Amino acid sequence: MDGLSGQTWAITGAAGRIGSDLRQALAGDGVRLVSVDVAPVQPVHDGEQVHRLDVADVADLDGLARALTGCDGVVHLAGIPDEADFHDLAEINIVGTYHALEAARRAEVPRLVLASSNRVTGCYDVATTVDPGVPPRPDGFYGVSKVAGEALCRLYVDKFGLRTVALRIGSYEERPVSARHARTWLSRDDAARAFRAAMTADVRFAVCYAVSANRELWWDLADGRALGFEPVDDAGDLVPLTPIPPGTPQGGEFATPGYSLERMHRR
Ligand SMILES: NC(=O)c1ccc[n+]([C@@H]2O[C@H](COP(=O)([O-])OP(=O)(O)OC[C@H]3O[C@@H](n4cnc5c(N)ncnc54)[C@H](O)[C@@H]3O)[C@@H](O)[C@H]2O)c1
Ligand SMILES: O=C(O)[C@H]1O[C@@H](O)[C@H](O)[C@@H](O)[C@@H]1O
Repeated sequence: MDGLSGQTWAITGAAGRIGSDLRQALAGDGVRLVSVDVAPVQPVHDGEQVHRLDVADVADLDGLARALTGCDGVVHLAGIPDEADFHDLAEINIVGTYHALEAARRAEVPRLVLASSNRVTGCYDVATTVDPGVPPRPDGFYGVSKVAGEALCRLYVDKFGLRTVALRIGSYEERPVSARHARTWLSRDDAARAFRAAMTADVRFAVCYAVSANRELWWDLADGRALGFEPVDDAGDLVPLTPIPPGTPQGGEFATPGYSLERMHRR
C-alpha cells in the first residue's frame, strides 16, 4: 500500500475487535505494528512489538510515550466502546485520549487517528442527514466522551501542531442484522479503507463518518471522500431496508433514557 508500506504505527486497543482486524489488514500493507493494550495481544507479523499495559499503568504517560517513540503515527482505539458509568468513560475514554495525544506530542509522533463514533450525533432524527459540521447531539455519556476526544484532537492540532483525523465509526459488525444497521453498518473491508485513508491523508485536522456505502445513509460522506475514503459494501444487499419512522433518533435504542440509566452504577 503506497504511503503506508514500511511505516511504523502504534495501535492502542490492539487486542479489541477493530484492533485485531485492522492489524491484519495493515500487516498485509507492510506496516510495522507497535501494539498497545491492557489485554493480551496476538501478534500478526514477525517483529510486531507488543506493549501490555497494566490497567494501573494507563496513567503512565511516560510508558506510553516510550512505546510510541519512533512511530510514524498512532491509531487510538483503546477505550470503553459503549454506554457505561460516566466516571469510567471520563477516565478511560477522555483521559485515555488525552494520554494518547500527549504521549504522541512527547514522543514527537506527528499524527493520530481517533476512533470516534456516530454516537456523537445519535440524537439527530433519522429524517436528518448529518455532516461532521453540525453541532454534536450525543445519544449518551459514551457519545459525550467521544465529543471530548474530538475536542482534544482539535486542541492538539491547533496548539501543538499534531495532525489528527477522527473517524466517526458506524456499526462495525460482521454482518448487518437490524433496520438500523442497514443505515449504519461499517464492514470490515470498508473499515480498513477508512483507516488507510485517515492514516495517509494530507490534512491537519478532519472529522468524518466511517460507514459502508449503504444505499440509505444518515451521514454525509463528503468529508471522508475528501480524505480518499471510498466505501464499497452495502448493507442493503444483506438486510431488508425496513422503514424507520421520522421522529426516531439515529441512535435508536442507545438514545433511550433507560439505556443510560441501566448502565450508571457507580454513584
Ligand atoms: N465497534 C463499533 O461498532 C464501534 C463504533 C464506533 C466507535 N468504536 C470505537 O472503536 C474503538 C474500538 O472498538 P472495538 O469495537 O474494537 O472495542 P473492543 O472493546 O473490542 O476493543 C477495545 C480495546 O481497548 C482495550 N482497552 C480498554 N481500555 C484500555 C486502556 N485503558 N488502555 C489500553 N487498552 C485499553 C480493551 O482491552 C480492548 O482490547 C473504541 O474506541 C470504540 O469506542 C467502535
Ligand atoms: O452505533 C453503533 O451501532 C455502534 O456505536 C459504537 O460507538 C459502539 O462502539 C458500538 O457498540 C455500537 O454498536
